[in-house]
Amino acid sequence: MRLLEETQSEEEEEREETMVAQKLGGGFTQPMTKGGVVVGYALTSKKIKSFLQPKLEGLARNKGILFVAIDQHRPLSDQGPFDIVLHKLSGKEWRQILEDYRQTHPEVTVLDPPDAIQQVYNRQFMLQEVADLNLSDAYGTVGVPRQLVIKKDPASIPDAVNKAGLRLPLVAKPLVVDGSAKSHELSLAYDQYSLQILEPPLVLQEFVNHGGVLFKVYVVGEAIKVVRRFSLPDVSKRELSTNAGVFRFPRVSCAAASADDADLDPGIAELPPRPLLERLARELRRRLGLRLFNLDIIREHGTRDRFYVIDINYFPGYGKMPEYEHIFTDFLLSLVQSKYKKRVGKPVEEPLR
Ligand SMILES: O=P(O)(O)O[C@@H]1[C@@H](OP(=O)(O)O)[C@H](OP(=O)(O)O)[C@H](O)[C@H](OP(=O)(O)O)[C@H]1OP(=O)(O)O
Ligand SMILES: Nc1ncnc2c1ncn2[C@@H]1O[C@H](COP(=O)(O)OP(=O)(O)O)[C@@H](O)[C@H]1O
Ligand SMILES: [Mg+2]
Ligand SMILES: [Mg+2]
Repeated sequence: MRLLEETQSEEEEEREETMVAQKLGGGFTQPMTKGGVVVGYALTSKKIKSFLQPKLEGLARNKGILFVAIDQHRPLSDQGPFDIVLHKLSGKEWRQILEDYRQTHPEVTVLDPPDAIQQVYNRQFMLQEVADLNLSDAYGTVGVPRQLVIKKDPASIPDAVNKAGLRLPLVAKPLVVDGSAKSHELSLAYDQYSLQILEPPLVLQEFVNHGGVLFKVYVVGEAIKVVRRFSLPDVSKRELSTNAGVFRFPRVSCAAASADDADLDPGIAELPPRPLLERLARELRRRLGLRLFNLDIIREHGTRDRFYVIDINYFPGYGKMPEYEHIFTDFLLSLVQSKYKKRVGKPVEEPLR
């Protein structure tokens, strides 16, 4: 039995939604709670609008997945029961609530574990796993730009930059990523003295010329999807020697317009090799303990295969990822499937948290 084809009538849909068995990709029938897979979500209204689009909810319903809003102010145990909890809300208290819920409800998959997410909310630690990975193979190398953390005294910046031997220009990024607009207010500095006007805590990162194009690699469990976006233009040696000061720059890469159809130099626009990205995503998924994230990756201009990861985002704007509704619903089903396999004693590749 193939459950819930997209073309079936509403009547059939309703009837099947109340069934207690669902056949999943692996070819076995899996008992489920009445009503299918229940996914509780705790998201901001902005996120609900961009992520829970009608096309996602519609396809999910057809596949037996039901999204249910979580009330942050009521005990989680009184809500649901959920098979999966999706969340992206800030606050220490909320983190604790989720952590407690994970302990008391090991049968529920909480995406992702709050502790694991914390690492990518701090730019001092965000790229650490990429650096430790030291990925280099026949397809290319993947590193991170050199960076320096300034916790307090802005007057110490010129000296600290000199001592660390960082090369200008530098990108100044707020240390903590907390979902606020301020945490995305970045600046480009042509000289280290001007950086004294910025407010720590921040990270100073070497700017890497990359031809004005970046790649966003969206990860949803084992699936990855890569898109091109516009980025900051290169800074020439001449510009560097004639310019001074720090310049705020807008969120270029967040623009809805993708660079996919633009007439670009193929050496700049060519997507990074798929096997390299697959390996990078697989390793990061494991090392970070996250299943929902994306990375901003750039190719050093003038090279074919030297890449830098500059940003990692937890539960990014999946609504902008092509075919996200198919990828996401398949992923949700695969979670329930592997949990069932685990229950009946079959080995699973990755332990579920
Ligand atoms: O809102 P969107 O769709 O632009 O998504 C934002 C992401 O855009 P992207 O998918 O990478 O293009 C965005 O990615 P960038 O940091 O801009 O690369 C962040 O993940 C942002 O979350 P937060 O403000 O850091 O908590 C994301 O914001 P939230 O939707 O999580 O609020
Ligand atoms: N080290 C870098 N070299 C070149 N460009 C960078 C670098 N860091 C950031 N950028 C540019 O700035 C943008 C925003 O930086 P990012 O670290 O992704 O912050 P955010 O979390 O706000 O997206 C990037 O998408 C890219 O265009
Ligand atoms: Mg970014
Ligand atoms: Mg980011």
